[in-house]
Amino acid sequence: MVKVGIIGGTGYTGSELLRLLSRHPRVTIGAITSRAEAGRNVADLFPSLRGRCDLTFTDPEGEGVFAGCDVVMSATPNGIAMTHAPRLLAEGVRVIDIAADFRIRDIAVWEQWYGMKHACPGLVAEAVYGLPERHRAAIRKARLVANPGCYPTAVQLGFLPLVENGLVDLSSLMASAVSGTSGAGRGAHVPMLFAEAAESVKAYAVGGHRHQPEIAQGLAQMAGQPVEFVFVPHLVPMIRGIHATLYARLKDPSVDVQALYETRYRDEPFVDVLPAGGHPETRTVRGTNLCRIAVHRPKGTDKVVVLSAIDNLTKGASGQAVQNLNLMCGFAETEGLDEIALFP
Ligand SMILES: NC(=O)C1=CN([C@@H]2O[C@H](COP(=O)(O)OP(=O)(O)OC[C@H]3O[C@@H](n4cnc5c(N)ncnc54)[C@H](OP(=O)(O)O)[C@@H]3O)[C@@H](O)[C@H]2O)C=CC1
Ligand SMILES: CC(=O)N[C@@H](CCC(=O)OP(=O)(O)O)C(=O)O
Repeated sequence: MVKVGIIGGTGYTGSELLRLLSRHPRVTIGAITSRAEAGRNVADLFPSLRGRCDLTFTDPEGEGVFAGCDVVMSATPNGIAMTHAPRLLAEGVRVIDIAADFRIRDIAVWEQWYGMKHACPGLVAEAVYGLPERHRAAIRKARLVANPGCYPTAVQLGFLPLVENGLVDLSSLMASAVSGTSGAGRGAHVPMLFAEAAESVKAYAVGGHRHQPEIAQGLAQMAGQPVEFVFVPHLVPMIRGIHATLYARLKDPSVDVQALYETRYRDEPFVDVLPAGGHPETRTVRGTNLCRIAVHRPKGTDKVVVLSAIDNLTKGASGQAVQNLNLMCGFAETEGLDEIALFP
């Protein structure tokens, strides 16, 4: 058994980690933190875990909180994991950060987008970007994993086969994506109130979202050269889910994109390429670690359109973090992640 500590157990990604790890056959949860709820029983706060999780929240700054833990997963706002990671790594504990502290290689770019000074820039180069479909071998050996953002997971998996194989014009990459409100976390924000978000759809951060540099970095690495990438996120009135629509110009419009995607993802346990003409729906991935993808060729154009759907809290955050944990610990990659989405 591997003992896992969680920093930030009362948020949406922390509670999703609890849901997944409470039924993971190879994991025990050694500690779960919350400053606001320290001392309170987990199942009192999350009744869905009654009978499945007998833990009490502890303060993250308490003495020996993570004693005996092999891995600590940080499900905290941006800028917190970087204050814990150096000490944990020095104690021999491996770290998975669900926030963005270690995702962007260029420290100046990170500091510009996240509006703070990086506390341990020296560790960023060591961190492995936790997208298993690209970096599986490195994740297995990593001490520090930077779990990808939610939109970056949906968009990068959608573009990956085209960009890795040099099949698209790298100045033509665009993505428009919609997210449910759980993407904004569990804190109280007026735009996420039911009366504000229900019965309405809006774009936001059109001039620049902090996931743009993360996605551009990943696509450039796949391509081996810089890319021009436009990203427009939208908020839609649902709780979980991201649906991304991606656009690119094909260098050779005769390429069989359906066969390309089926071949690239044939052995990937968490990427499902739908039959030609398919339309992935967020409800078919809800609560699962799956990314469902469909590829389309709009008639009379040289463009390709890719549709990519994930659950932002599962493949977009905590499920992918558990997938990375499985790789780091030498477990089957799918261990504890075999959920089927609820229907209807
Ligand atoms: N929601 C999503 O869909 C996704 C979120 N992410 C990222 O995951 C991270 C967590 O997101 P989410 O769960 O939505 O956030 P929430 O706001 O819902 O939860 C944040 C958690 O962090 C704890 N926390 C806050 N400040 C500190 C601190 N200074 N020290 C220790 N713990 C702290 C909080 O508990 P307390 O204050 O009681 O200590 C709480 O448990 C964020 O960085 C987010 O960007 C990534 C992908 C998807
Ligand atoms: C709907 C919504 O507000 N979504 C969030 C996504 C945040 C997230 O998950 O991203 P990081 O882990 O990179 O912070 C947003 O656009 O800021």
